[in-house]
Amino acid sequence: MEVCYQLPMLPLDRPVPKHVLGRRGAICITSSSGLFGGPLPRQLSKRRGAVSYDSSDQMALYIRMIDVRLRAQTGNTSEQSERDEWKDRQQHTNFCTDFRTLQSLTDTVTSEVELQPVRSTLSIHKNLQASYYHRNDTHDIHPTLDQEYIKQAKCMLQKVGSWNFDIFLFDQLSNGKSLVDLTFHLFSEYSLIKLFRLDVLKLRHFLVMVQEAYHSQNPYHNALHAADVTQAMYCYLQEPQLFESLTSCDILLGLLAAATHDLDHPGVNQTFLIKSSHHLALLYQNSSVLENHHWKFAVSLLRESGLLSHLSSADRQSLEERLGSLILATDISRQNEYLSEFRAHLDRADLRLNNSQDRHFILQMALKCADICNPCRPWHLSKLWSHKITEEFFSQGDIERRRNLDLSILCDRNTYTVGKIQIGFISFLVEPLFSEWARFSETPLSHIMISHMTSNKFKWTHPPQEKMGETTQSTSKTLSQGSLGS
Ligand SMILES: Nc1ncnc2c1ncn2[C@@H]1O[C@@H]2COP(=O)(O)O[C@H]2[C@H]1O
Repeated sequence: MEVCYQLPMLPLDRPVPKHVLGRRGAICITSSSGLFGGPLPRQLSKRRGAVSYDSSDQMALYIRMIDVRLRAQTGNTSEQSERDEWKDRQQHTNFCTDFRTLQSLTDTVTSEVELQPVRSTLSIHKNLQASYYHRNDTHDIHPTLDQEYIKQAKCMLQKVGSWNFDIFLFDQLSNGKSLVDLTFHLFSEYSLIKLFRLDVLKLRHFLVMVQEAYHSQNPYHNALHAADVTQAMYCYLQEPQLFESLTSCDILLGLLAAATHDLDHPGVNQTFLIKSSHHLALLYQNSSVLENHHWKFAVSLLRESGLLSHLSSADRQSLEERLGSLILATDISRQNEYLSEFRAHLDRADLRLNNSQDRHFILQMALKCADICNPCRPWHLSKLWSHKITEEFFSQGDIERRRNLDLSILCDRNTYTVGKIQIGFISFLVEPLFSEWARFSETPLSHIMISHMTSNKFKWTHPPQEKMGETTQSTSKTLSQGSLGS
């Protein structure tokens, strides 16, 4: 039974206060025994997240249960260890609230409840239906905590342009809805709602669908990564060269692409999809399989939400195509292609940002940087991402081992370590990209990113006790061949 406490009794003849109505869908009943000692009335006993407040259900007014979907905090054992690290980190944060208190309260809550699987791995295309309309959109931990969390989340958004922005903390404060809250905020910040005459309800519906289409059980490729990429993209859009030349349409596309660029990622890479004869590999003929899927999925959500339905079909089509071209650029196996073109432009100094094609190319490069910028974040954030991606690689390796498939590169937990993977990744993919970006955008932000990247690499290269062996060389060789993620 997941009951934790009761709301104060409310007189039945008065309208339900707004703060209670706002919690529609937050009530979870998973057992047939009730709060009141006896069994719950039948109409309430099986309605997980669906208790309504009309007069026939008045009893619901007296019940408040904790929503178990504290997604940033539930999960598997690795998330458990991350939570320990998280707590550790809280002690060093200079954030203005004593978040440790909130943290310990929510930990108590999660330990009492049963963990709910959200969606199984490789469940591409599933669960896209009506449930989105009835999701719990509120912060359901405690009325007072709700307010504290919301206040702190709002406070954090004032610094959304900071490269030190802690997306993990923001995700906790927004109850696992960082992608929705952050993207909505950025749309407002740029007045995109007004400029494109967007319906705010459709926008919110679209963003909730986007958030939900990410697999929360993936250690790395989940909505939090998308939120992180969106925040990084915002930082790049704010860079003087881009800010002065980008149109509202470029900005709209940049943010949309960042938020949707890994939609419905199954937590395994393209190589796995090909060797396991996944239908998407067949559909996209083994070429940018995941990126094509992310794009098409994004288009389907745009259409389902009707967010752009008021635009002409030509405009809609052009937006969808440009969105595709941005998302496809994130295919890491094509990194060298993009990088060579970027380098050539910089050598010739011929990028003209009043030209729409050049602006689009720069948006592609910005999204590519945002996608793999985690080694350029401050160490405490970067390290968390490194552990997350390694966990995802290794779980893919475990699946391959169980299925007697050849182990994909970097996915063998008996051969690689987090540090070795990071050194190779930074040396062969991140450094080359960010050094070109810094040539294009010689700003304090570029300087900060390169400086974090250098010091993070140094930390991985000089771990307190780890001996660096031959594996490092083989990792480096693999990464230099651009085989990551493909
Ligand atoms: N910190 C990291 N360490 C190693 N690989 C990474 C890291 N961050 C991102 N990647 C890889 O970069 C790839 C970018 O494209 P994908 O999201 O398909 O898959 C991503 C991972 O394979």
